[in-house]
Amino acid sequence: MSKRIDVNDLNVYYGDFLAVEGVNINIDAKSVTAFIGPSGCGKSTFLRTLNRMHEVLPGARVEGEVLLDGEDLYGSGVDPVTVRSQIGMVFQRPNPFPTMSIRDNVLAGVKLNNKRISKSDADALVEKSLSGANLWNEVKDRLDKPGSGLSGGQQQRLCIARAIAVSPQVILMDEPCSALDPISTLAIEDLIEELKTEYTVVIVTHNMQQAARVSDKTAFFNIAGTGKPGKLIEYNDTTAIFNNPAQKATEDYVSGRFG
Ligand SMILES: Nc1ncnc2c1ncn2[C@@H]1O[C@H](COP(=O)(O)OP(=O)(O)OP(=O)(O)O)[C@@H](O)[C@H]1O
Repeated sequence: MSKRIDVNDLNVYYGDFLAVEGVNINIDAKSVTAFIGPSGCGKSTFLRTLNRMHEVLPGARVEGEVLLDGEDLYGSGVDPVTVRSQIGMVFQRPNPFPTMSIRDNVLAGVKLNNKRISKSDADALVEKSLSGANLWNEVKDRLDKPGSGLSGGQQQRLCIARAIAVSPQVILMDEPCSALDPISTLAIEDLIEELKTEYTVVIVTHNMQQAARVSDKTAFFNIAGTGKPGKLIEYNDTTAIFNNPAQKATEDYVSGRFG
């Protein structure tokens, strides 16, 4: 099941430094939303607050609300580990567990959540997750080989399989193609298109063609200068952001005049 995200008045701090200020955004279920903007404007920082991943850094904290279908992820008594199982994340560099087999990589998140699972259920889940990540046909004959033996693009799809194996509601992707060649990038983009039929997908990308190709909505973030907080400047349908932006800064950025 896929859920929506509503963010209200979110500020993100690293210690005393206000990195992102005053974000309000409503992200639809079963859609792809792209975050774009120049380096340092806080895209990754903001993305990580959507599943409380920033909390692994000491001193990183938020003010404001992030609601998953109306439930505040920062409410008292909410366990960040549970949040991260509902809202998965795929990183810039593919990070499969290198010595673990392909099969065990897919099951790693499920085991982390202390779920007991029979061999036949595990086999079915491995096939379903790898198929969902468009990787099954390439690896089905070598499931017991280490994940590190795959190509970069295959490793990234393995990470996506690992993320979807825990049945998340949302998948966050932080520049998932930046370490990949163009063919592998297209494979991931095709996969994102398929994933949105079941999940809410949010992707940070520096590649504007990619944002235009894969996303339904685009959020443009910007920063007024070094040491200033990043802000959400404009959020709209992707076609509007690229063809008819309301803000001059958005237009300058998407037309390549800065950033
Ligand atoms: N761990 C950290 N500790 C302190 N400040 C940080 C940390 N991570 C990021 N920042 C700062 O927060 C601001 C936003 O950084 P962030 O990485 O989120 O931007 P970004 O838009 O994702 O950039 P890029 O496109 O280059 O990846 C920057 O000023 C950055 O220096």
